[in-house]
Amino acid sequence: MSTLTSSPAWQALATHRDEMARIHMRDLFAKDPQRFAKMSHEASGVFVDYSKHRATAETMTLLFSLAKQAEVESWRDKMFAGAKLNGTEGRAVLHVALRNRANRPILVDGKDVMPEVNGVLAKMRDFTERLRNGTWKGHTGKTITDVVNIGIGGSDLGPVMVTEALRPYWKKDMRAHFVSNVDGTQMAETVKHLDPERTLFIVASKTFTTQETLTNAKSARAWLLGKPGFDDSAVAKHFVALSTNAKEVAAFGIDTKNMFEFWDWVGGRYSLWSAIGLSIACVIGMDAFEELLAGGFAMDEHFRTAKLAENIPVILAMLGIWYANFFGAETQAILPYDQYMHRFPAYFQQGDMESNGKRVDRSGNTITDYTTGPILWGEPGTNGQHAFYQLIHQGTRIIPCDFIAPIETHNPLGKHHEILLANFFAQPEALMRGKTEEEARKELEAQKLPPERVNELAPHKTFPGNRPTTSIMVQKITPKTLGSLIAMYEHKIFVQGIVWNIYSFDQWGVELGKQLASKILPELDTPGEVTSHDSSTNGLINRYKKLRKG
Ligand SMILES: O=P(O)(O)OC[C@H]1O[C@H](O)[C@H](O)[C@@H](O)[C@@H]1O
Repeated sequence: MSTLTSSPAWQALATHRDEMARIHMRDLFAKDPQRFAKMSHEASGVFVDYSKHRATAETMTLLFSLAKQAEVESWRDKMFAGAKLNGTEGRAVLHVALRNRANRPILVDGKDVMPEVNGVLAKMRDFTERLRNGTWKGHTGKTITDVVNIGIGGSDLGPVMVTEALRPYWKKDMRAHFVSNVDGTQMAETVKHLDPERTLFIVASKTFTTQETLTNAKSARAWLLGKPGFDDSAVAKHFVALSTNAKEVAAFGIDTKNMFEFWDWVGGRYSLWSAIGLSIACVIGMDAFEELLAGGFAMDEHFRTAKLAENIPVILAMLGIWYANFFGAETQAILPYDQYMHRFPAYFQQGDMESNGKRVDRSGNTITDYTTGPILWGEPGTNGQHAFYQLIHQGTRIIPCDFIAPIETHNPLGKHHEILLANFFAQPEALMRGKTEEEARKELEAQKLPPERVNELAPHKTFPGNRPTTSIMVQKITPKTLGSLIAMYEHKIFVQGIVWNIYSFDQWGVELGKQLASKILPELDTPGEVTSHDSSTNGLINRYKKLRKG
């Protein structure tokens, strides 16, 4: 048994779980009319209702004891103080410094990082203002109307998600595009409709060594220079870089004065707040970008100062642990009831799964008796209802779901928003209440069906209910509320990683595939059959070599 699972707090939860497994949420609601009031909190514009969970006050107390036992508060304080919590890479974890709007000094190796953070923000402001007011011109003197962010993983998903979520804030005549996949289709389809004279490429890569990004950046440069009258001198007007690696940026041929810096203490999947957010700032402007930072900062302040029992990221984290580790839940769904938020679940797939998809603890032991990071997934709400909600309602698995909705829409259109919100309210209610066999039977009888048909159909029309959901509401999806929502989930991931005793800020699991791909690439060009792999890999490569054209 691991130290974690044999610990008093864990054991207490395991015992309590048996009791809770017999309790239905319907009864918890029936017993306590104050349940909603007691089990909901608001922080920095984010309202969270966690009353539709298989949890009582005792459950929460036990979960908070586990958080205390894991010393979540002191780890949190260490993160904010710039300690090197990323043990395997020997780095601090300081995305909070990027949105530290109070400018409190944060020291890494004895040096305050805030002057540099503010310096890059000022440089981003200067650049985006010139781009947006037309002072920054392309090689032929035309203004820029389209920015193409070339990056992958953390250098893509955050900017994609935020620019999509904040589309109502885009400047007219300024558009953002994203190319991440090394599949040439994405680049080809993106540039097809663009005018090189009015296009700016933003090459975003923390390391500036990522194969996909460099391949795409080279193709973008070739596309640009393919325009008559364009030569190497055009690159300076049409390419900028976002990176921690000035040497590689220069080696690529981008002048480092066109480079926006960030630092090794910013994890890729936590980097949208840094220079990696430049494409966001290009379309929404630097004021709105700073509002996003302010939203993140407000949630940071809540997370940093609220006591555990009122701390929203902590509550969400501990409820996640409750289901993952005590009820065998394998996945967690995020279901935004807002079309602009359609990439939010995809963004947190990297955020959560790359952070907490670990099987070795901080002491190097293989974890064998508890699960870590959940499989995270989701789609915008009502689309999901007509696709996969069946399994959430009646499948054999337990899938905790986060429902997210704005009170106000950016696009008031007839009754659309009310219909959307009626669904947002109904689904968690249905998942909580369910429908008993008796209720199903009554409905069938009311339809005057013959008794054998009623007997046959009733089990299929029964909903067990008791399925956990969190309902999250904001006034409107604005830069500020979006910033708060993102930071809320970031801190949830942090808390879970601490309790699971894993390193949440490295990602060694992505390396092996990369290594093997770089070994295979030259083999594709060598004549003759490949024999150096297992029979399956050899067979697939050889089939490709035999059947490819040209
Ligand atoms: O920003 P880059 O250095 O190009 O890295 C891009 C991405 O690739 C890596 O493989 C990691 O899995 C990600 O965490 C990272 O965000």
